[in-house]
Amino acid sequence: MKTLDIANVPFNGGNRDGSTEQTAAILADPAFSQQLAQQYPLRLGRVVTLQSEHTHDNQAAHSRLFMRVHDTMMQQMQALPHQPFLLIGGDHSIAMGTWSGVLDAAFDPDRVGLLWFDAHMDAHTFQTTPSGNLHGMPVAALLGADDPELRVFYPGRHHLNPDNLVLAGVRSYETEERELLDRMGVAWYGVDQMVHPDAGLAWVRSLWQRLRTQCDWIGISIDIDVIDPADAPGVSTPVANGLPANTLYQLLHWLMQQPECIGLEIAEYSPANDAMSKTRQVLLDLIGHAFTKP
Ligand SMILES: NC(=[NH2+])NCCC[C@H](N)C(=O)O
Repeated sequence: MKTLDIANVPFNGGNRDGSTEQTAAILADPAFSQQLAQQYPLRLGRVVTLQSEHTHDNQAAHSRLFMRVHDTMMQQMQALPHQPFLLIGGDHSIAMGTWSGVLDAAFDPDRVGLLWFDAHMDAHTFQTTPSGNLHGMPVAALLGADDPELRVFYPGRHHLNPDNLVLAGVRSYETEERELLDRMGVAWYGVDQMVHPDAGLAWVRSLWQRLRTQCDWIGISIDIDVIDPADAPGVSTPVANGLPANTLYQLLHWLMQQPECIGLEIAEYSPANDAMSKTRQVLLDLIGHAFTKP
């Protein structure tokens, strides 16, 4: 039985409609860790909760929280670079803190990679966002998009090398986001490539093969809305025709065993939108598949 420590950032300030802040209560519920231990050879260890004093529209407080996430991740990577971490959101804007912390801890930030599972591109700036929601912007922030307003939220010194970023499961985006990614040369895939009957693990294997030649560290970020809403309804911005949950479990299990894989971020679980605790079980199964060996 393995013990797993978790960092939890129950932040909902990047999205006015979500309920991601409720994740803290779920992780603190003894029933959650009991179920995990019953279903997997895994028990919850320490849960470190990083919280903002404001949940809505407080720029200074949001920036301070992202800085704390950044510092926590930087320390984690410096202290335990060989032990894959688990960070649970929160809406996806927290990724600005998570991955900037990893970048700033790296010997060569230019050789840090990120595999981003998401229904959306999350590549807006304040000039292009249709909603004003920060959870639609972390990819642009990580890439260092030219937007002074967004830069205020970004706690890192380094940015992601666009060649080392891959988006997967994308099926909802605005033109400006696509233009930004295409201009920077970021690779992105829809669901079809990933679930093609011949693909299986072949798709992810060849992707990893390419990334590992140019990266020393590769992280995984999962927005739960990459999964089909039939399997995981508990998200704030569901999009039809997503990845079957089982496919993601299989991919994740393989990915987390790769020596370059440094950790996993899971974002956008919104308990208030869940149905029959389906998405709570998905969260549990994602953790189980990621951190246990067959
Ligand atoms: N992390 C997410 N769920 N992002 C959804 C973003 C939706 C939309 N593109 C927006 O910017 O408002």
